[in-house]
Amino acid sequence: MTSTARMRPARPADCRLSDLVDVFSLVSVGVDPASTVVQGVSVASDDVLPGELFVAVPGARTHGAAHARAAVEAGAVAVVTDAAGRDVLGDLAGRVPVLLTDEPRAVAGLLAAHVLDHPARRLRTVGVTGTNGKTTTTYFVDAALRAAHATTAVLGTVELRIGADAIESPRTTVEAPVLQNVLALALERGATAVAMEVSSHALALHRVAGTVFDVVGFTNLQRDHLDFHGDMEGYFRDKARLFAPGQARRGVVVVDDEWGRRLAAQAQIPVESVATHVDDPAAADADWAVVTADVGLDGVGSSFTLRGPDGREHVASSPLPGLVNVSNAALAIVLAHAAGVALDVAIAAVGTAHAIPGRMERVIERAPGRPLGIVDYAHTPDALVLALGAVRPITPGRLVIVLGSDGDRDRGKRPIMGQIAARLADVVVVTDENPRSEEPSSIRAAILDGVREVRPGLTDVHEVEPRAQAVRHGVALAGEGDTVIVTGKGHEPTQEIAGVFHRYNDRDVLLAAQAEGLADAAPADAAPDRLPGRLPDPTPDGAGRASRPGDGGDE
Ligand SMILES: CC(=O)N[C@H]1[C@@H](OP(=O)(O)OP(=O)(O)OC[C@H]2O[C@@H](n3ccc(=O)[nH]c3=O)[C@H](O)[C@@H]2O)O[C@H](CO)[C@@H](O)[C@@H]1O[C@H](C)C(=O)N[C@@H](C)C(=O)N[C@H](CCC(=O)O)C(=O)O
Ligand SMILES: Nc1ncnc2c1ncn2[C@@H]1O[C@H](COP(=O)(O)OP(=O)(O)OP(=O)(O)O)[C@@H](O)[C@H]1O
Repeated sequence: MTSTARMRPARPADCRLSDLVDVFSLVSVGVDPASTVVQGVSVASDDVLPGELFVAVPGARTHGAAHARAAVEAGAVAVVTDAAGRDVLGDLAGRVPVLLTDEPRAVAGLLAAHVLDHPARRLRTVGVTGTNGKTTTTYFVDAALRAAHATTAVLGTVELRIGADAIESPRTTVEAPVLQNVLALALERGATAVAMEVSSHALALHRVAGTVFDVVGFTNLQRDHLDFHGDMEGYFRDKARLFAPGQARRGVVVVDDEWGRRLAAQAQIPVESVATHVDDPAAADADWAVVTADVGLDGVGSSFTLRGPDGREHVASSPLPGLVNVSNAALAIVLAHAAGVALDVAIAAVGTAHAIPGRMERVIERAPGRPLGIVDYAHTPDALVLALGAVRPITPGRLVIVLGSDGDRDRGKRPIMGQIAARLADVVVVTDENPRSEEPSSIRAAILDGVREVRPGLTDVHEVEPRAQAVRHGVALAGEGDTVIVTGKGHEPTQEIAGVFHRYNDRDVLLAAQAEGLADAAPADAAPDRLPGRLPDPTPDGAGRASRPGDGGDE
């Protein structure tokens, strides 16, 4: 099941519309709201259920008011919108109550929380924001919460999970009324604690309005989503909204970067700081600090020592490889502790947390004649550096990366991703990620521009599409001792091409490639630059064009 429609409490709410008018100072311009009862809230006409209130918000593509008629036909009993929306409603105000507010988007979550009797108040809630590490940290926090609560919920990019039941998540942080529905459903199912990811989009678009978190965490701020936030200052401002009294009671901030230090200094809620880089001067002033870290060479995890505010040192561990996961684990331990989990319980639970889909996920285990195959969600330059840095020490042979970059998103990072791949991996297979409305070949070309800056001759560089073929190609090029890391899509169940979502998952494709025995099909010593099927070289000296196996019919 992929729809959030079923993520609603079984017992519908029962709230008088006139209460909402009073509490939120709504201005009634349609049918008298006095006798209307509201059973839920929705901002999407195709998601609305009979008896619900439809909140018509102005959007980037359309005004929700243009879809209010469809919402009413689906059973919506009233409409909340703004003045611009009212102009679009036409004669609808003669059929149902219509209520005006200046900022319907800001009020949607508050309305839903009120209608559902504030589910977040009856749950222990932890929210995690930051450019990278939200998913990982949230799962680590969930592991710790599960050690102290019989039933928990975990909400984010990968899934919306309550206890053992999960559905695919449409986005990192769902729309405000959906979140309130999920929290109410979690309560109904006996959950007592929730860990969730809070994206910067969610903060800018009020998706967590109606939830005051018990504890919120910040991982880091790195270049991403500048298409939406404009610049790093705007991105930071949106993230910082989570650390405000109306949104959270207390915070835990990783102060490894300048943004974390600024956030810890300016937050208007009590904040505990965590320094996770050993020997970082910031550690001296931090409440919590990682003072030793041993990144195990087995590639499975790391152990570290966490110094607490009282000066005591605690031996802890991360079940995922790389220093970034020491950072995520340290943050998760402090978050869970701040949320009421005993420190030793949190440390033990985080250290044994299960694999997280698409996060440094070991899909093919290294074995005689077989490479290690990993799927990782790294899709920003910094994340890519860290992911490759974590994999290099556990790769006795060659490191093969299969990567692309998203369409309709930050274009500036494409050549940077190419440079990093060329610098830190031995073999680079450039392919498509989610091209969306863009021409896929132009995205690949931008990545290859970056690759070319590091490797002008494009040695061991391949351009392969479609993505599944690229993954197979990467596996075919790798042998015993090598590692194939497929980055960028992680757990994602689909690939978006020209507005169509195709079922696609890197893990499944990687497993299938291994099963198909493609590794055996390639000569054991097949160096990529010796594969047939290279395109004509564009440069006079014959350098600068990636090999394209698909075109050459060698596969
Ligand atoms: C910037 C952003 O998040 N936009 C999302 C938002 O767009 P919008 O509010 O501008 O909506 P719109 O399409 O103009 O429609 C306006 C209103 O009319 C409603 N409507 C529209 C059409 C219709 O038939 N019926 C209807 O009721 C919509 O539900 C909406 O309430 O609401 C739309 C409908 O739900 C989403 O499709 C759209 O997601 C866009 C496509 C998106 O990609 N969002 C991403 C960037 C996002 O939110 N990402 C973050 C994580 C990022 C990260 O950290 O990696 C996330 O939290 O997932
Ligand atoms: N603390 C961290 N600092 C930097 N990079 C990290 C960190 N944790 C994880 N990463 C890298 O970023 C990738 C994404 O990790 P994760 O999914 O946990 O982050 P996220 O914030 O949920 O990402 P998104 O918002 O894009 O879903 C990982 O695959 C890993 O390579």
